[in-house]
Amino acid sequence: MLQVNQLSFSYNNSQILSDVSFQLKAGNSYALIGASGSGKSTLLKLVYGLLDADSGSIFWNEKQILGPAYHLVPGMDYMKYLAQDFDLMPFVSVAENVGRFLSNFYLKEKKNRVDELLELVDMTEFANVKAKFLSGGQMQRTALARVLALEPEFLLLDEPFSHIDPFQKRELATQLFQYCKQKGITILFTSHTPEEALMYADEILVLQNGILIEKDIPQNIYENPKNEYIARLTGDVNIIPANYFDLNINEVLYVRPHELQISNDGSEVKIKHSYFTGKNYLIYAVLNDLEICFVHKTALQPNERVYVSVLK
Ligand SMILES: Nc1ncnc2c1ncn2[C@@H]1O[C@H](COP(=O)(O)OP(=O)(O)OP(=O)(O)O)[C@@H](O)[C@H]1O
Repeated sequence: MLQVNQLSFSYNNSQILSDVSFQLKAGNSYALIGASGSGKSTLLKLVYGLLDADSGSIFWNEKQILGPAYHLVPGMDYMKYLAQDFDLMPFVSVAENVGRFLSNFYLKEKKNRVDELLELVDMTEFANVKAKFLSGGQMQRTALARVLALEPEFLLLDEPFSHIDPFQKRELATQLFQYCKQKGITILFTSHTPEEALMYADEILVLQNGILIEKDIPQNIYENPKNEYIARLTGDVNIIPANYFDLNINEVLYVRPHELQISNDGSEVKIKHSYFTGKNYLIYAVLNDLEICFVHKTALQPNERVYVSVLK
């Protein structure tokens, strides 16, 4: 279990993280989301012991994680960190990069382990290619295999799929998270892609200006976001005063595009544009003074007037 207690950190005199506390259960995956600059990478670096906290403490089970003021070489065997810059050795092969932390004493076991990991990240055919000749996505795959090599208990991954194209990301991410679940490896990963956080995390943690404002399961965060910041971070959303739908409550509704439907007893909207998304159309329309968007199976004509209501 990871236990973070009242952690605060500043660069020079600028406060980056304030009083952050949370627990992560062993064997689960956690997504850390937040706007750019909200402190996600800084939090990962603190948890890995790359920075010294101003105050607070971090424990992995009974072991306290301390910053560079307390040790010369950061990092522990039970924990691995994948930074955004991959940290590969450019002049050695993919296979050697992956096996970098494995002992040369048992060469056969080492080779088997490297082969297994290369297959997991779909890099077998590049085993003998020098890292400097790889594309960004291939480097990221290699770096992912490398942090798994010693089978850590806990993985910290900073935007682990940022260089992988969407077409291949689904397969790689599914393989990686399944593998870690089977092996009981705990993951804390950052992401700017709502689907990644929603699909692969057991729980999502939300940082805003260095403050942890939410930690909950993806379904709750997506369906009942506590505020506009969380609603927008987790996907497209319409923020509509409830009285626009004749609801007699003084609050705003967070309505996802697929939660609005055309119906005769709804509120009148004027169509602006229809965008084909493949599966259906995303329709932009004006409701009173607000631009909203909703999903519909056919295109609608500009200036057409229809009635929409909220599904939930
Ligand atoms: N070495 C540094 N020295 C001074 N300030 C820094 C340093 N590294 C990061 N910062 C600042 O700390 C704040 C948090 O940065 P951090 O990289 O943790 O954010 P992030 O949420 O990971 O952002 P992104 O999503 O863009 O990667 C930012 O304002 C950033 O400019």
